Amino acid sequence: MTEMEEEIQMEKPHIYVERTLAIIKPDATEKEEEIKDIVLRSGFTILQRRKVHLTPEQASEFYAEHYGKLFFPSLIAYMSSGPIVAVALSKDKAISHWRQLLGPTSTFKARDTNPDSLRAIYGTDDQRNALHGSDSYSNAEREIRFFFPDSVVEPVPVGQAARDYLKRQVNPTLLKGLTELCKNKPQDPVIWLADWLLENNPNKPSIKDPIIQEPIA
Ligand SMILES: Nc1ncnc2c1ncn2[C@@H]1O[C@H](COP(=O)(O)OP(=O)(O)OP(=O)(O)O)[C@@H](O)[C@H]1O
Repeated sequence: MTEMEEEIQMEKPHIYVERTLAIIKPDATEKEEEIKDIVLRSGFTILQRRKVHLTPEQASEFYAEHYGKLFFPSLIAYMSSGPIVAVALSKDKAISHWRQLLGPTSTFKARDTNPDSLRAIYGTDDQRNALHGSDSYSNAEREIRFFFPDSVVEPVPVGQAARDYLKRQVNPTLLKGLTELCKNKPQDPVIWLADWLLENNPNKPSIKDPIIQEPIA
């Protein structure tokens, strides 16, 4: 085997499929089939689809980050004005690819600068821009759960591994310590807890043959 062949053999497969949430907003739901064709032709897989009519409260919860902005009330009125279609999409780099396909937030700007983008084609104005796309990994996760609460969104492995580790190695002892802390209510709870943990550390090395002190003659 040549050196190069060896290198190719050793390379680990890197398959990472990202998920994102797309929404067909009330002004574009009648174009769902057309939009779906473009989505599939662009290499996305449709994992889940759901048609819902949000109440103003649900729309407010979904767009909570915009609470307080001037356009918030009209955004909520728009998003709860009729049924929407929520779709969980997957693809390599799905989040950025979908946002790219959407184009700028404003339909007018999209028509000027990205005339082939979905918002340029299906949007109506600055606000009624036909489609939504998650803007980050954490928002994608939150938004997919919002519409598909039963779906399992794979957690970041590090996060899960960390949670498993804490559950196994730390939580049982910490819980006991916190219970004792509440019973005792010491003046400096942090120092008290630190001392308690040191004293009750289950991994504390045990002394096999304790030294017996000879009484001083
Ligand atoms: N200046 C504005 N005037 C009116 N509506 C706006 C304005 N800015 C944003 N919106 C509305 O609020 C939505 C959320 O705004 P955001 O800034 O998150 O844009 P976006 O991330 O491109 O859109 P989305 O979150 O819907 O994918 C927009 O899609 C649009 O409908």
